[in-house]
Amino acid sequence: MVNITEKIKEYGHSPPHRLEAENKATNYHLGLLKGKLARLRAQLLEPTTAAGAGGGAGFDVSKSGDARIALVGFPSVGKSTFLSKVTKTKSEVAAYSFTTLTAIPGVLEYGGAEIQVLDLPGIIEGAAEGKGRGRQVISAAKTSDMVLMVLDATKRAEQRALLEQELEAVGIRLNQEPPNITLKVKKAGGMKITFQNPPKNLDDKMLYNILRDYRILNCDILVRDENATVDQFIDVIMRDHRTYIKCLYVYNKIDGISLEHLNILAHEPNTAVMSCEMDLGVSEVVDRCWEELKLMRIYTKRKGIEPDFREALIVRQNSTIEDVCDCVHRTLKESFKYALVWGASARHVPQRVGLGHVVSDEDVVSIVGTKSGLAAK
Ligand SMILES: Nc1nc2c(ncn2[C@@H]2O[C@H](COP(=O)(O)OP(=O)(O)OP(=O)(O)O)[C@@H](O)[C@H]2O)c(=O)[nH]1
Ligand SMILES: [K+]
Ligand SMILES: [Mg+2]
Repeated sequence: MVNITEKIKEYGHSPPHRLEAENKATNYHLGLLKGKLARLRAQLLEPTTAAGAGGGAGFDVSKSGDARIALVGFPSVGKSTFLSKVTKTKSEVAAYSFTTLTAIPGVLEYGGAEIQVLDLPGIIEGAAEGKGRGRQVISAAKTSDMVLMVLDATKRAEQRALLEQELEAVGIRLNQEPPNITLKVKKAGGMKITFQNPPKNLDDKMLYNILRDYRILNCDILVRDENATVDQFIDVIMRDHRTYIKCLYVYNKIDGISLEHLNILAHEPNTAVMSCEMDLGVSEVVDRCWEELKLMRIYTKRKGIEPDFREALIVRQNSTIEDVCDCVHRTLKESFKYALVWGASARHVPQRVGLGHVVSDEDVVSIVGTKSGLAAK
């Protein structure tokens, strides 16, 4: 499997001396091939057809808190050491591989939020195809809001790309936005392909043939992004099997490397460095997690009373007053009249807003309802 993938990647980078027409033909065939490959791979990963590889089910840990972070990495990179450091949970640490055999949840308290951190067994090459507990680990990663990819600073550089490949292979897209392409499948009417701007990497014929291969014959497609690639197009077709997750890469064990090497690692994109053993950089990693999760603290206030800044409601980025209401109580918005907002999202203070108003971190919100005396708790 990996070999085919590598071959395909090779084909993708045509040598510069190729004629443009020849290049175009290669890319065209490559597009079709990629489409087929993605389809076959998804079939292979179906739990029902997987050959006894532990199915696709994750570990049985229920989600709790305001967000979930999954610790993913090769064995013995220090995942359990990290969990034991940043939460009150003690997960077994040892020098041998596969010390951790199941998912161990811990709670990280930060900025008034409770973040569930999931320590997971180490994965190995071939995890995507079911080696070790790979499938279960990857399923757990898919359910999280963020992956903390723990890497060993003393080990070879390929580890990062190898892990990425394992996650890519099962449809996880790290630090990517869903493609700006709309696909609407219909019952009849044929295929209508619209490019909002002249595409640089796609053409009608290519999309038509890929869709035909998926037996999608009636659909509307709108490609908004001129730079959209065939891989992104396939991701849109396979959207039920794709998960877009944030990832922070963390190199642990920096106590064992030179300053030159440390400098190189620290400058990789979306990367932090630490030594759990020497307690170096650990709190910075936690800060970075908080930033990446983009959670917001909202303080509620009753009429005539100062807000309690020790008790925050935790909501996700781009949350509205409606989300804040839901966070207080499920039925609060039924009696909602308006809200008063103090803080960064308010144009003037306090601003009177409706349910659709988007809040900012550390806003103070007072909810006014139809029933007399109703205000946010
Ligand atoms: N030198 C050094 N060793 C560390 C550091 N952090 C962890 N270790 C050691 O690395 C070994 C593996 O740590 P674990 O926390 O068990 O690693 P893991 O990733 O949970 O391993 P598995 O559960 O087996 O996948 C232990 O011997 C730790 O003491 C560090 O910052 N520096
Ligand atoms: K270990
Ligand atoms: Mg462990």
